[in-house]
Amino acid sequence: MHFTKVSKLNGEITIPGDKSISHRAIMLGALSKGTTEVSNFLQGADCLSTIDCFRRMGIDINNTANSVTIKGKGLLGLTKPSQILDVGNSGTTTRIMSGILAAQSFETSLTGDTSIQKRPMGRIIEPLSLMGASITSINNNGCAPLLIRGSKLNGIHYISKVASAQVKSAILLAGLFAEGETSVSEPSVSRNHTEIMLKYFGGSIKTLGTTATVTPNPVLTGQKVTVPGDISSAAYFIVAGLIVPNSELLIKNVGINPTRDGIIRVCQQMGGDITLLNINDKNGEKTADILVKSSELTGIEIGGSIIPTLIDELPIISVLACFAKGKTMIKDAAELKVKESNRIDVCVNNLTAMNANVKATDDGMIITGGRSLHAAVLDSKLDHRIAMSFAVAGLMADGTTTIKNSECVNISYPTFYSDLAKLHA
Ligand SMILES: O=C(O)C1=C[C@@H](OP(=O)(O)O)[C@@H](O)[C@H](O)C1
Ligand SMILES: C=C(OP(=O)(O)O)C(=O)O
Repeated sequence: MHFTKVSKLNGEITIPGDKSISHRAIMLGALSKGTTEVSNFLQGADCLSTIDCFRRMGIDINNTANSVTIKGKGLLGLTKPSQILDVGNSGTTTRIMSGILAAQSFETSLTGDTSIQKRPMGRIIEPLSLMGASITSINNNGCAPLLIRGSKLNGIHYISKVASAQVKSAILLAGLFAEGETSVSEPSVSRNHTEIMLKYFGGSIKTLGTTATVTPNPVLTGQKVTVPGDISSAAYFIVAGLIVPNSELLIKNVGINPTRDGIIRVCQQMGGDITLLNINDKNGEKTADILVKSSELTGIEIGGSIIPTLIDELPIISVLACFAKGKTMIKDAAELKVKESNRIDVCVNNLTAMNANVKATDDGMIITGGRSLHAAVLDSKLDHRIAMSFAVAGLMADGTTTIKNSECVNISYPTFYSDLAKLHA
């Protein structure tokens, strides 16, 4: 794909459904009794991988354009898949589903694409093994493919070294099947969609500070779920609206759960003109329309407990920082190295190729704003967040920016390029 400088962005956009919430709706729908109807489900490749895995375990899932119906079979209703489960590019599917598989009375193997086969799974293998499951990394490297031998689990109190909703959710979902309560404490609070949705489906779960505790053996009942727009997808438009001069964008129906809203807080702290309108609630998840206007920005330090609330937005925040006065320091974000790509290295290399002043650190980046960006030929490294972040950078660079392997936006936002183009038509 090619991108050139634009003079302004204007208009309204409705963001597709949240990826994290869409995954969880399939999983909890499958484990519930009765029918779950999901509207505004994200039709991205990652969520389609989750659907495919649960269909292979005997769950009837009907996916029409904007609504997904899941005929749940209750906590003990899954059946052994006849083949290895393919999670595609989805870390969320791999880790959270492993928590469910760890408790089944059958053995499962799962694998995914080359990126998934490099992502660390020790972080779920360790706690699920402590609960009594047997999980083997088939190539003995701590990554997928995984062989999961389910068994009777015991509840644990686990202190996680990383603030990761995937780790937390894997353990909590395994805890549904365990003997006794299961709790997870994390260094700071990660996204809490599993906790919110589990409660909505009838589960018993409590949160106290950074610890979530689940009671086993609930009767979960199918529900109607309306998925809010994904704030991680909205982030590209929030940033584009702030940095492209003369812009005004209304980004509609976005999930603003406080465990996900770090991008809004950071943009406002940098001086961004952002207004939340029409604040609402969708099955326990807060939503709003976001009005963004071009703004003069100042660099800030971003670190500590805000990091898990904007982890997937750090690539686009690195682009934003190029247009802020002074220095922006991103720290405590070493997790970026183990996403679909090493997002610290890829952002620093791409921004440097565009003439930005940026330096990688062990756990983040330091970006000094003020230099104008030049077009470059960039590779997404098959990472959707990188492709979308540098498409936005391309709107502010002199010349024509080319993004190779740009089709990977399909993972989380299949209509991204056409939605972006509408705003500068
Ligand atoms: O639970 C989830 O839905 C997700 C959690 C985050 O990963 P970690 O749990 O590894 O931080 C995030 O990066 C990912 O895109 C989705
Ligand atoms: C890291 C991401 O997803 P996952 O871990 O599910 O692959 C992402 O969407 O940026």
